[in-house]
Amino acid sequence: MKDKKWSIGFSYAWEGIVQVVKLERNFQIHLITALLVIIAGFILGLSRMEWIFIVIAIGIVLIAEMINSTIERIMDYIKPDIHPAAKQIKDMAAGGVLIAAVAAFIIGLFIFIPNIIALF
Ligand SMILES: Nc1ncnc2c1ncn2[C@@H]1O[C@H](COP(=O)(O)OP(=O)(O)OP(=O)(O)O)[C@@H](O)[C@H]1O
Repeated sequence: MKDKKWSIGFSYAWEGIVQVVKLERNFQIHLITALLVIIAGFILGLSRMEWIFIVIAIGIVLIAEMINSTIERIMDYIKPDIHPAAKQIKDMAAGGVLIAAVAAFIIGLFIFIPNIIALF
């Protein structure tokens, strides 16, 4: 019974991921970027520690984008009209994604630049 509840909860969570992939263009861009980074990581043969940082960086960006999309939807649902508070809330959520993306980019530079230099 507990297992069934767990699998139902998992299927709802999976449905949430499918929805965000289908509907949110920014999430699609982050996902494609993540796939390109993973492919580059395999080509360059990253170390175990480097993979750990890449997985954390990708996870943080995707989670931030998911939370941002959720907040946008909540705001559009409870406050569909133009309002300064709605703008502030959405801008703050978008700012969270920007921070995550910049941090992930910097991690990427630290990992990929030495690996690319090592090729020559
Ligand atoms: N109801 C609103 N009132 C005032 N400003 C809004 C409102 N809805 C959106 N905005 C402004 O438009 C911006 C984009 O909001 P929108 O809901 O269109 O998200 P989006 O196009 O998916 O962009 P992103 O995911 O990059 O934040 C918000 O960051 C905010 O500045």
